[in-house]
Formats: sequence, C-alpha cells, structure tokens
Amino acid sequence: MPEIRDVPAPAAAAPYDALLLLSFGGPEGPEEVVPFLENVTRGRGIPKERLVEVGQHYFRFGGVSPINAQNRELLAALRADFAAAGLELPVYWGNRNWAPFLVDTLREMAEDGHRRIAVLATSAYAGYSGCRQYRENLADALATLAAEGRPALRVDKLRHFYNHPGFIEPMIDATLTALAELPAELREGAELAFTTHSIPTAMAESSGAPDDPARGTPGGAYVAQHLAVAELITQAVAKATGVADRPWQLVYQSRSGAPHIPWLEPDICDHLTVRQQDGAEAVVMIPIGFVSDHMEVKYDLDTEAVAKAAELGLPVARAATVGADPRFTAAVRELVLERAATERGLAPRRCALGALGASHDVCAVDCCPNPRAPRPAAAQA
Ligand SMILES: CC1=C(CCC(=O)O)c2cc3nc(cc4[nH]c(cc5[nH]c(cc1n2)c(C)c5CCC(=O)O)c(CCC(=O)O)c4C)C(CCC(=O)O)=C3C
Ligand SMILES: [Fe+2]
Repeated sequence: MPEIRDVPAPAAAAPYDALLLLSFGGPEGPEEVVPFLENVTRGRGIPKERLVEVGQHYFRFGGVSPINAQNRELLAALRADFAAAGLELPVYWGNRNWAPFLVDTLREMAEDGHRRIAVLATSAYAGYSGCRQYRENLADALATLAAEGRPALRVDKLRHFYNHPGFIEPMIDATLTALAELPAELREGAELAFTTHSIPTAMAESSGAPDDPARGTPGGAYVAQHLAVAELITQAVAKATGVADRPWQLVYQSRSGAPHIPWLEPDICDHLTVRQQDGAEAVVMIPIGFVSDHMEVKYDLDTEAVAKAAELGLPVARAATVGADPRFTAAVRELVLERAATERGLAPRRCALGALGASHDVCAVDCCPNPRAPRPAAAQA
C-alpha cells in the first residue's frame, strides 16, 4: 500500500499549500469580555444571567482567556514540528469569536497566494459546536472574500482526531501524573471522572453523520466518541497502575442554555457530591473534551469543582490537557499528510485507536445539524 511519504518531503502536503488552525478565540483584556460574549452568543438565546455569570469568570482572570496564548503556543509548536520534519507548509491561525478573526486570516492567506487550505479545528469530537459551526464560519468567511472579488479558496477540514494516538497518549500520561499528585494511600482507590462540555441532549443525539455507527448509540456520536476516549484511557491506566476495576464515568461541565431544555448530565459538581456520599476516596478529573486549558478548565474545573471537592472533603486532582504536546503536533502533521495523500488518490494508513475507527474525512450534508436553522457550510459532501 502506498505510504503517506510517497513524494519528496517539500511536496508531501500537496495539494495543500497551507494549514489553518481554526479555533474559538477569547478576550485578552477586560474591555474585550462583553464584545467577545456578544460574538459568541449572537442569536442563540443564552439567558442574560448566564452571560453575566460567564463574564465574571473572565473578569476574575483580568478579562483574559487563556485560549489565545495556548493557540499561539500550538501555532509555534506546529511550525517547529513541520520545520523539523522538512515539511514546508505555512501555518496560519484564525478564530470564530475573537481576533485574529477567521475572515481576516483567510484574506491574508489569499493575499499570500494560498488557494487550497487544510483546516484543523481545535475541537476533537463530532457535534454542531465543534464541527458544523466551524464549517459554517468557513462558508461565511469565504462568502465575504468572494464578495470582495478575491480569488476562490478551497478549504478542507481535517477529520476528528479524538481517537488519534497523538491525542490519547498525552492524556494517558496526564492521568497518571494527576494520580501521582494524590497522597500515596489514595492512589489505588482514586476514581476517574472524564469531563467534557455539556451540550443540549438533542444536539448530542443528532451529532455525527447519519450513517456513522457511533451515531446509532444512545447520545449520538458526541457521547460515543467521548466514551471511547474514556475507555481507552481507563484501560491504559489500569495497565500502568495494576488496578483493574477502578471506577470511572463520563460527566459534563459548563452547561448554559435555558433550564427547561435538557442538556447532558451529570454535572461534575453533582458527580463529586454523589461519589463522596458513596464513599469515594479521591477523584481524578480528566478534561478530555478540551484540547487546552480553556476558561472552562480554569474556571469550571480548577475553581468551581475544586471548591466543591474541598467543601465535600474529597481529594481531587486534575489531569493536564494535551496543549502543544509534541505527540499532538506530530499527529496534526500526520493528519495533514494523510488527507493530502487521500486527495492525491492514495489510500494512506489512517491512525486511530479503539473500536470506532478513523472518522470520515468529508462531513455528510446532514452531519451534526444546526439546531436552529440550516445554513451554508463549507467542507462537506
Ligand atoms: C462542545 C463545545 C465546545 C468544545 C468544542 C470546541 O472547542 O469548539 C465548546 C468550546 C468552548 N466554548 C467556549 C466559550 C463559550 N461557550 C459558550 C456557549 C456554548 N458552548 C457550547 C458548546 C461547546 N463549547 C454550547 C452548546 C454553548 C451554548 C450556546 C451556543 O451554542 O453557542 C459561551 C457562552 C456562555 C455560556 O453559555 O457559557 C462561551 C463564553 C470556549 C472559549 C473558552 C475560553 O475563553 O478559554 C471554548 C473553547
Ligand atoms: Fe462553549
């Protein structure tokens, strides 16, 4: 079978001429918090109380979200990884909700002569927020550039990377490191709580492609993919620690939306309460839903859940997120080369751990539907 390195290094990414790192964006000063939240929530019916509350989370940290600094770090790490591997592919960065805005980055890419762009969204899983919404953002930006009379760009979003070994392995190590932070006598009995962003249950159920085997499971692809990651990490931790039956659960955090609309549960704080009542000795929280230490991790876990645990007298530790781990940057390089080879008509090896297998390259038209109304989206069949 042809390997992904079937052409000389400088041309290995062909037909792509650039990579775009596409992320959420966050404020970097107190005056930016409210305009940022207005961008995030435009037309989405998030209750005012929730926005004021979320604004406070940002103000507590001087109005600075950690996400942009983390993306700058990832951008630098990707450039260094590509350079070290002899891959000549410029890397750019643009966001959905804050500067550098996606449309400005795409305009710059067009001006620099790029036409065929691979896109890595900093969201590992299927779902409207992490997949289609980014593709809608791409469609909006491309429409703006077309209206400005600029040459056409083609954007291809790389597949979901939740089960790529370069994403899983750093999380296994991080879980073991967090376990080691607990007092020695608590390590064997410590439970694992895998956390991710809660989303409306209806959005969870419709996540993934209709023909995706993961979509057929209760909770849809979003939950099935997170469960697959939790199982992979649990198995590896069992092997490394020799504790075979360590309790674990997938739980949720950062719920918003109106109270009468069902969202995925239980919340991490309720979970800690229940586990403490059931006699748990300690809990390790592993934020598998987040690629880096976003505000959700810094506030909802490190501040809120840690305070809850202290109130309960339950020892907790929090596993680090993947961030700019060299295994992850190497995985991104592999994903670019893999997709490039596929686009050249080859059948490259598609690295993925666990039973769900490698995710699709091109989203179906009805994959991860918009919960409000259908809108144009780029990078789909
Ligand atoms: C699945 C998912 C991810 C993970 C995938 C991905 O990474 O994309 C994610 C990431 C993020 N979410 C973030 C921030 C916010 N998300 C909000 C609102 C919402 N998120 C949702 C889902 C997700 N969100 C949903 C269903 C809503 C409700 C309304 C809506 O459909 O929009 C709101 C509004 C207030 C509130 O409701 O909390 C804020 C401020 C930040 C930046 C953090 C920082 O600054 O470090 C990041 C990385
Ligand atoms: Fe969010």
